[in-house]
Amino acid sequence: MKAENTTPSIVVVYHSGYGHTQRLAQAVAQGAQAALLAIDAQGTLPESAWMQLDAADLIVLGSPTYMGSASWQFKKFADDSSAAWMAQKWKDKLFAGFTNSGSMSGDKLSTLQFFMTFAMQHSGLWVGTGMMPSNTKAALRNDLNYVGSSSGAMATTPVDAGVDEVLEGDIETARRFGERLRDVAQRCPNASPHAA
Ligand SMILES: Cc1cc2nc3c(=O)[nH]c(=O)nc-3n(C[C@H](O)[C@H](O)[C@H](O)COP(=O)(O)O)c2cc1C
Repeated sequence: MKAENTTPSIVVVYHSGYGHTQRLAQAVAQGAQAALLAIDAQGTLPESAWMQLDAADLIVLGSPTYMGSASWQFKKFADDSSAAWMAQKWKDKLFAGFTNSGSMSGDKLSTLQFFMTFAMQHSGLWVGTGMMPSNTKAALRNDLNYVGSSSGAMATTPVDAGVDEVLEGDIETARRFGERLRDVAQRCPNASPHAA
């Protein structure tokens, strides 16, 4: 059992095919003061990353939305986590997620719902954005949570945008989401008695 007021261990495990989702992963990690664990193009993680996942208090899941769900590389990671599932190693950890796609909807919610099911299979506790949407007539595209998601952070990046053109408002939304996750993890220090 962890003592209260210890620094929470937070990891962001993500895949990004072309670098756009990586920018968001970096923003979440900055806000949460988290370690970044990149799933590679073959859908694999180094052994050290699996150890960091086992030790984490909060696991943030990230993937672009491809064909209405997470990328196959992220799904391979999810399937590979069945060993941790079998032993319920991640039970009662906090979980959260984010995704990015080309269209404003783009079926991003399907990706976040897959992440939530994944977290529930691991007997985790889901944390949403806790952020109001910017949805008035006066709202501008770079306002916070303009995409308007409560389940997890969403970003919309035009398909012809370069990596440097991910929208600042979406990056700031991701960073603030990370800050919220850190705050929640600090207030739930004993959520995961299994963490190292
Ligand atoms: C194979 C593939 C499938 C995609 N499917 C969707 C989709 O279902 N919905 C959508 O809005 N955008 C879709 N896109 C666009 C990507 O989500 C978008 O370009 C995203 O920024 C890519 O992130 P990444 O650079 O991290 O890979 C797809 C792109 C690819 C390459």
